[in-house]
Amino acid sequence: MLNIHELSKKFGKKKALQPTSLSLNKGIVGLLGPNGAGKTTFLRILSTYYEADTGTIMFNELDWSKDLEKVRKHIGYLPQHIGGFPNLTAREYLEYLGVLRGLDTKQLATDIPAILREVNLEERVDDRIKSFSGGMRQRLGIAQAILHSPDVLLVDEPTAGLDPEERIRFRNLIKRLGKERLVILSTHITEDVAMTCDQVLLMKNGSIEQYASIQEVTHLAKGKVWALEIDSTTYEQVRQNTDILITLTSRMDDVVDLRFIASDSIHPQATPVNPTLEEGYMVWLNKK
Ligand SMILES: Nc1ncnc2c1ncn2[C@@H]1O[C@H](COP(=O)(O)OP(=O)(O)OP(=O)(O)O)[C@@H](O)[C@H]1O
Repeated sequence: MLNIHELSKKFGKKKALQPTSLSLNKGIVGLLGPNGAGKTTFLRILSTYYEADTGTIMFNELDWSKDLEKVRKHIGYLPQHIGGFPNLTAREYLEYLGVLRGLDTKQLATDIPAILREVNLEERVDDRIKSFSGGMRQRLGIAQAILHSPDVLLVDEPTAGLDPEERIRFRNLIKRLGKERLVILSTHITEDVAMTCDQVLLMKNGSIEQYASIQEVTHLAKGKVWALEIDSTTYEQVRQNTDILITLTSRMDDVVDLRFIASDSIHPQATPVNPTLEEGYMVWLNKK
């Protein structure tokens, strides 16, 4: 169990992480927030890359302020942008990082092919990284993050820039990895969370709120989401209404289907519909 108590960090006057306390168990936790919310800062503190200004982090008996070297053995981290080494092969890259982390070289020789199999790169083991697609690089990034079998895996914005097929493949990989450990998946894409996560941390302006399930976030928009079919002239009028937030439109000839968030129906033909995670998140983001 990961226990975080009153953790905070500032950059100058900017409070990148407001005092945060939470407990997380095994499973996949989505860390969902807009750009600049503080997600990377939070993950970097957990990864030991940054030191927090205040607060404590404990994983079972391990204490971030006392046992840094031991903590690092239990943490795997895939940063938002992983560095170069385009001329190394997948195997050489993992060998190199494994040696740097003090792993046993004989053990690495058996573990590396198994890990590359786990991330579906077994056929590319001796190919140079420069020949890899974006999705393959991200999967190799996961391979390096799990090289030392960590109990906690931190993954920062992994699906940005991936094509739809790679995105699905990546999500499936994360789902598998989350069966045995705690995975914290930072993203601003609600679909990543909807498809993979058990729990959700919503983050904005450095503050984190913990939700025990996707349904809890979805519930935030209950009774506030409406569907409406109108002609395009009426749509142009509805679009000007600043009391509503349009979440989806589709247009066929002169007919516009839309979904919107509003505290009441605003149009006699609007019907209430069940919200999505995205709509729950939108309601939360727009909360004063
Ligand atoms: N090293 C730093 N020095 C100064 N300010 C920083 C530093 N790192 C982050 N910040 C600021 O802290 C805030 C949170 O940034 P952070 O990168 O953690 O957010 P994020 O949610 O990960 O955003 P993104 O999705 O754009 O990466 C931002 O206002 C950012 O400008």
